[in-house]
Amino acid sequence: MKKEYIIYKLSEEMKSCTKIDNELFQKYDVKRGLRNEDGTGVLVGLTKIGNVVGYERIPGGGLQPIPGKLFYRGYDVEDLVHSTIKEKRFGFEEVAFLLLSGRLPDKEELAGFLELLNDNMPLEQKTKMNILELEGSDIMNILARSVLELYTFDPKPDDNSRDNLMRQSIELISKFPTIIAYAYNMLRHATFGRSLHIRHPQENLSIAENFLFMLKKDYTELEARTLDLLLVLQAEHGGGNNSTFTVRVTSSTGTDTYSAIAAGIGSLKGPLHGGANLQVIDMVHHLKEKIKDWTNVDEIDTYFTRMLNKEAYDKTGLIYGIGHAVYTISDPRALLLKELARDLAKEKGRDKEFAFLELLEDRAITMFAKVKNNGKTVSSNVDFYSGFVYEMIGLPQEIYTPLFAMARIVGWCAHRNEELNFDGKRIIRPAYKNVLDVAEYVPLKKR
Ligand SMILES: CC(=O)SCCNC(=O)CCNC(=O)[C@H](O)C(C)(C)COP(=O)(O)OP(=O)(O)OC[C@H]1O[C@@H](n2cnc3c(N)ncnc32)[C@H](O)[C@@H]1OP(=O)(O)O
Ligand SMILES: O=C([O-])CC(=O)C(=O)O
Repeated sequence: MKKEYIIYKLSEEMKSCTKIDNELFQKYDVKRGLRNEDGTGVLVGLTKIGNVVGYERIPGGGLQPIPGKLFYRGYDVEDLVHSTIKEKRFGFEEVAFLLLSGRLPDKEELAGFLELLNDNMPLEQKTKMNILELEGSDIMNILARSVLELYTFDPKPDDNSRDNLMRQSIELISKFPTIIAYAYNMLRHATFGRSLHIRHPQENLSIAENFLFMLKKDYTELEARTLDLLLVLQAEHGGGNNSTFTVRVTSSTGTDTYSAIAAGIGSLKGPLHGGANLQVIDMVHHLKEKIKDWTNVDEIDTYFTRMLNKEAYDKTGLIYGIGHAVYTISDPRALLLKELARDLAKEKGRDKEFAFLELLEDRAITMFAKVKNNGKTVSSNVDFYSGFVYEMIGLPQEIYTPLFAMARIVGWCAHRNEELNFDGKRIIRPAYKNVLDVAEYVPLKKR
């Protein structure tokens, strides 16, 4: 049999063997997507790291949508962001210290921590050379492969003692920017025929500055501060987001740090999670072409209706950058990013595009309510404005999702460390109900 035919035949069988009647989920009270009947997440753990708030429970039953709130170790992220802006300093390193240790550093501790991060930014010569040799154009994939390779050069890769976990966390937070910058520069060289620059990280620079230096050498103060804020906003999102939960699930087996983090990277890459920042950019480029008049509400509404009905764009029925598993009225990160996007757009003369995006956001929410009519309150999420902000500070699309990973590595490490260190820890092992009858085995010669 021809290879293609075998694949075709097996794929035809897959159609029937993956089919599971929807009624069975209700019959066996299955929490699809680990969600309760009302859409809230099934409670599977306790954490002291992050708190994502999007609704209140009404006494006697039901949910009350409320404006979203996000807390890192008990501190409101809005306060962290606004104080960083007010004090005109970089905030990501402080947030990393906070998330890893549970408390805010004093001046001296922060300076020492910055130095430690800086010291760990360079890569082993071998890792560096391997990044240059890795084929492929997807930097999330290259990042995952490079993380797995770090295992090889770690003298104690499988040691899950507390000190070793903290050492590995700091090394990963430091090395992600270097890996991503080098991987992009190699991609630029191999795919776009540009000169290859591998710059060593510099001392006394923040992670955002060092990343921009390694990526493109010259950068403005505004670009570095904007990137820093994005890193702060994406550093952590509780234990239930898919990539962090993936890290916690894999960590609960006692596996090594690199395996758990590579799994998290794989999860974040998905278009419904961190990969949505790329989908939004692609969708907006599509809409810029399809919508003749960027101010015409009827034209936008008609197009969104077609998208929600799976008739237009990628025909998935989704509007990317909208909706969230927890947030209802608003995602606080999206609100902060929108402020940032508005200011940047003014400065860069891109107000018309910002106005279009703002109108798309408004109409997407309105049309979602009209077309889906499912009583669900949705808002824009962190991915709606992040791509536009990256674009305005001159960052290439290939690194949008890797930049999310560069921030979220902090949350992943904090959660892995918590998962491996709380007293009541247990391997995560839920159940699947089998819904297929027993079959009698037929020997090969009788089939
Ligand atoms: C960093 C992040 O991960 S933020 C999220 C980034 N992802 C995106 O922006 C992708 C678009 N959004 C989505 O796909 C979803 O809103 C998710 C994955 C974020 C959350 O999914 P869920 O929690 O399952 O959403 P929810 O329970 O609100 O879904 C209810 C219904 O609304 C639909 N829905 C939710 N969001 C959207 C959307 N953006 N466009 C169209 N339909 C949507 C769901 O498909 C579901 O419909 P169904 O009952 O007909 O299947
Ligand atoms: O919480 C979620 O499901 C997704 C999300 O916004 C994140 O991980 O930042």
